[in-house]
Amino acid sequence: MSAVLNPVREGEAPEAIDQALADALCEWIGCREDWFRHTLMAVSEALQEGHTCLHLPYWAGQTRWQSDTFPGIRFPELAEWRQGLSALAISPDDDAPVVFERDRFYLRRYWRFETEVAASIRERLAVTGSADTPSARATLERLFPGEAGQAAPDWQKVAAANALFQRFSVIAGGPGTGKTHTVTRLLALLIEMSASGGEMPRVHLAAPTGKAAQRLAESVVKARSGLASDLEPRVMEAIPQEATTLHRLLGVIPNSHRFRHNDDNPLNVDILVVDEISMVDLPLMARLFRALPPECRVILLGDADQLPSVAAGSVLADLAPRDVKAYSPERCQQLAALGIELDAADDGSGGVDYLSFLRESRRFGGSSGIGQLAAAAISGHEEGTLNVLRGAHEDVVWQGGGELSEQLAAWTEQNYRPITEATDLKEAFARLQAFRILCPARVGPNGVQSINERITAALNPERQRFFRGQPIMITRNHYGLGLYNGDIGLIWPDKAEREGEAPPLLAWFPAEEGFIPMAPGRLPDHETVYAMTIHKTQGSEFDSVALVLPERPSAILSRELIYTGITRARSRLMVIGGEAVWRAGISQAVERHSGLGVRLRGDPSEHR
Ligand SMILES: Nc1ncnc2c1ncn2[C@@H]1O[C@H](COP(=O)(O)OP(=O)(O)OP(=O)(O)O)[C@@H](O)[C@H]1O
Repeated sequence: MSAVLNPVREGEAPEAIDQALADALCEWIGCREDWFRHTLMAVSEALQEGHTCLHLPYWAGQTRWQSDTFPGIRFPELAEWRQGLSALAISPDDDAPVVFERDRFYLRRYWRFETEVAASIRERLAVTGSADTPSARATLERLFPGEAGQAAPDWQKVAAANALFQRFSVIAGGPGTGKTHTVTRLLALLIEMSASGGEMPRVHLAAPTGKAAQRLAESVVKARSGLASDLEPRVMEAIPQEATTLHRLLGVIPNSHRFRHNDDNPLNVDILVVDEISMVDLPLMARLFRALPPECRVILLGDADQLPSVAAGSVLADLAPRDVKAYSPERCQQLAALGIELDAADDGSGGVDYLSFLRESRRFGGSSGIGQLAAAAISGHEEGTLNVLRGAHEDVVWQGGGELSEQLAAWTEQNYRPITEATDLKEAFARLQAFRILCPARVGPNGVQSINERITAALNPERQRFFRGQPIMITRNHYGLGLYNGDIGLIWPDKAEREGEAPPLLAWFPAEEGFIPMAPGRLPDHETVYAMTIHKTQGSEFDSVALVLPERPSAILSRELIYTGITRARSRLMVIGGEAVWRAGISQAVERHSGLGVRLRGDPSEHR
């Protein structure tokens, strides 16, 4: 069993706010016993760690918050704890602010998010699609002709065909496995089927961040352009060429968690595709489903091996468990009618028929060091990763730990000074996009802050507040200006010439066409961004990546974090870090406790 990461607060005493919340809830529920107060403190802690609930079997008998200054708190043994909680009026049907259900203890808000998401999915799974078999089969064959010498089956075709049978589907796969290629063809198929019945569906594309939405739109536009000779113009027209962020889709209300679109004011959409689902947390997923009409078809895309969302939940990992690799016998029969012959699950792992995995990366061929390293890292195969790191792969270079100064100086001159020397903004952005330093942590000598300060000092010795070619990242949403946390821009001179004066510096942000300028004084919170945390790069890719690990093993380093960092690199990866730190990271897996998977599929271990 892998370690459950407690990245920030191991060893610290419980937060005063958690204690205050616990006291208030003890009063409300009328149980003032210490063990219950501790349970309430722990559920708050669990939420901060990204779990949606307190999973009793994991916490039972454990001592938490032990430190030099705090004696620690020991939780009851499982049987005793279950008994105590079962005796309180906190079942799903009680009207309490907490819920105890099947060994999971929730704040009711989170229990409601989870049950709502599960109910919305089940509702969509209950409507089995009437895939018009002969014409769907012909269209599938036209859109997925297969390639000469391709090993059967064509998993992209399987995924598209499988998504016809219900109103909710997940297409999961690693980088470059063709998720967007597949979903664009699936959209063509769905639009054609709908159009033949006289209706053109309204289709929307969305992603959790602006960057991810931009990449999704670019990939769909590219995939769509390859279909022109296969599709009627009206079908082509109905495939969107733009994607939006989930927040913009739902309609942000400033200073509120609520959105303009909700169950009272649903979105006008028939098919919704959302990419990069690993980044979507449980509350956002619940709010998304609230805003969708029941007849809307939902297709989720993502890489279930990536880091889970920053906030609570592990929605994609819950929806796409790695051990489910086959369809139920019933689904295999339905697929056979569409010309796809597959072996059904015979080990009880089937039954998640909404889920399709794409298995072959187009980006990383069999000999690619990046592809091999990513696969070994996410499987926790330490020796396998070290073999790749030590092997002679052109695309992967490993440099053990040590002082970073020389390396930073080299990256500055090779990759970052050329941005300041670019002839125009377009070239400057292309250079910025070509290389990025990624770190697990913000602090420490090998963290983002220190690296950014050191590179800035080399490129901006006069310490001007803003300088030509300085990359900046917005760190707080500003809805009025249309700038969002994670948006990246460049400081660059104004195009307008002024007689006798150097043109003023402006902050420029990429837009659909060209770049949008902004006076630097108006920028919301931002920071210089030569290096960034791996968390912040989710949804982005760079030609070349330098992954700088901390000097010592760290609780925040996990195989999912390393995998996410590795797979940001398209063609070249440099790893800087000692063997012990690397091994410690690969050996730790992120595990998030949630009841979503059980609500959808049941959990065999719960019936033991
Ligand atoms: N069946 C195919 N035939 C030809 N090219 C393909 C096929 N599938 C994918 N590709 C190409 O492989 C590349 C990656 O595909 P795509 O962007 O769809 O993958 P993805 O899984 O969405 O990637 P990402 O990890 O960027 O989200 C693209 O250049 C795409 O055109």
